[in-house]
Amino acid sequence: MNLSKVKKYNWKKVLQELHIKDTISLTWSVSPRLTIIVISLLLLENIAWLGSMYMLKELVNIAAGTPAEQTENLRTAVILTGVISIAYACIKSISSYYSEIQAAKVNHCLDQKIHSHIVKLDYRFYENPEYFDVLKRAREAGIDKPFSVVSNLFAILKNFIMISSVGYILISIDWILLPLLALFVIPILVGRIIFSDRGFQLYLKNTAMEREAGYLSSLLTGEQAAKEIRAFSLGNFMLSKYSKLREHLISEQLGLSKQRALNELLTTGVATTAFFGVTAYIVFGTLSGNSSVGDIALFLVIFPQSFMIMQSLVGSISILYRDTRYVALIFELFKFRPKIEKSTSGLPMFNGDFEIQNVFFKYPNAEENALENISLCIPQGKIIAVVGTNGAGKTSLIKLLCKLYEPDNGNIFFGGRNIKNYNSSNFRKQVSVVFQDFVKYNLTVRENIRFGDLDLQVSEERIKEAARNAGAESFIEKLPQKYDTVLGRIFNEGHELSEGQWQKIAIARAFYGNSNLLIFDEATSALDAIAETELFNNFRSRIGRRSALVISHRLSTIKQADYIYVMSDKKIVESGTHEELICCNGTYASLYKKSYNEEILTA
Ligand SMILES: Nc1ncnc2c1ncn2[C@@H]1O[C@H](COP(=O)(O)OP(=O)(O)OP(=O)(O)O)[C@@H](O)[C@H]1O
Repeated sequence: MNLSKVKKYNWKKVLQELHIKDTISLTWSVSPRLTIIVISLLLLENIAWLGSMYMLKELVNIAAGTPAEQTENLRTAVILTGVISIAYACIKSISSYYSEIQAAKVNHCLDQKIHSHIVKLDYRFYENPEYFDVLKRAREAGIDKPFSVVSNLFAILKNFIMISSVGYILISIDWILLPLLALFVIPILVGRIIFSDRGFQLYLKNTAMEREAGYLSSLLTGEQAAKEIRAFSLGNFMLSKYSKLREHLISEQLGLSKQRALNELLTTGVATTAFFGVTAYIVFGTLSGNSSVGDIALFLVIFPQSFMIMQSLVGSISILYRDTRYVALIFELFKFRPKIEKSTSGLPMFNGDFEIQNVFFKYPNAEENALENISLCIPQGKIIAVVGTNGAGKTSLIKLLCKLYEPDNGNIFFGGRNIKNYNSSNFRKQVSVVFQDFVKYNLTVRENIRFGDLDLQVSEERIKEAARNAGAESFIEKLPQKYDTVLGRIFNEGHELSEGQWQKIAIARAFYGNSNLLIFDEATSALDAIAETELFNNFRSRIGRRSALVISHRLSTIKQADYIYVMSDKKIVESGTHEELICCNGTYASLYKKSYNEEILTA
């Protein structure tokens, strides 16, 4: 086996895994000009620092000289030392200012990349707990680690230049000094890298637990669960669960911190003792020799400074090592790729039937099918209803119709063409859906409705028409800023709506677009009986040329559908018009009777 080849390969692999090259090219791509400025300033800073060191030596030599020499040169030397020192301080400040700008830009760029990557990912990733772990780590690392990697790269560069610059002075005093200094700090570096590694492994191990604690914290502090937590007095239970997790996480963290502190104490203690030993040895040796006072002063300044630079170099290298590992977690997220679309062709705006043929579907991490052998047709312009018991598979069917998932077997056609062959985002414009758990955007009414299709030219009339069709116009007109009213309670000027009003806004959103199919998944569950009847009474004229798929447990709204499919236990068990299904006296008839009796009782 060729050993040099193995070594070469490993080195490359380590560099690849640390993503240093990626981070450097990212830094460069954000602003090449800024990168050049930052590097130039670092070089200038070093030159000024070296100049000030040299002038210090000259000053001490002049001060130790004869009075005649002193008067001649002292003034010039003091002025020069002052100018160089001021220049050094100024350059240092400017340099750190530009480094900060660059780091902020790199962070912003990476943050944008993370967010734009996430929104492109397929919905199926949200089935995967590993994805949530990677996402959490990437988002946490994205906050400051790229900044840290970049600034540490510069710090290493700076310290390296500094140590190379003063190295020759040390070597001129005694060649052994430089390797000795390196020897002192190597255990510190090794210790820090070992503990960086342990910290990183602990972080990876505890991500899922941190997420769980984060989830409990959001339940305890967030708005969504606030009502129930109080109504069921769940606060103490949740708090104790949360505290146990946090205590466990903190105790592991503190255990590691203790070991790390002991290690630091030992390695820096040994290094500092050795450093002082060498300093004493050299000073006594030099004093007995012929060195100038300037040389001794220079040694006394340079040697401790070199030790500090070495320590700082070691610190930067270990932080760089640690942070590149965290940055690698961001690149880990980028490995989750959206599914490559077979066809990227746009979708012509034409009318067509939706047809589902023998579809089977199982969720990515599920053991059982959610849908089995489903065949169903939604002809253009017709209202189709799907009814069934809880867990029958109705919402899963909708997810397939929205192309959020693909069937494992069977096909879905729109306008005679398999929807697999349509570009997903273009295809989704053909479908407007009101989910059971629709989103309440804490934004203006106008934005809430426009989200139905942001590509459409903004038209006040269109927004109002959608609101009218959803039965939302009358209450919107009474809001303080009408369509410009911010909804929800999150923001100061926000105006909270009732559940039914929110649902009407979600329905308006679905009406707003130019889609061919409207899907209502329990979309009217919060509407009062009058509002629901009003919506469905002239539903056909409201949907216009479009088709509609309505899922509802209130069968009185379903009976107006042109055709009804009944689902039970993942399958379609009956289909027909309301009258046909009632005549069959099967599942639908019994569901209808129960629903009818309940509606009479609750009316
Ligand atoms: N994300 C998921 N991962 C795994 N299984 C799921 C997921 N969502 C739903 N299921 C399962 O798929 C089956 C069908 O669920 P679905 O939500 O489609 O039912 P539904 O008919 O809409 O029920 P409901 O009337 O209660 O809304 C259920 O057994 C459910 O447990």
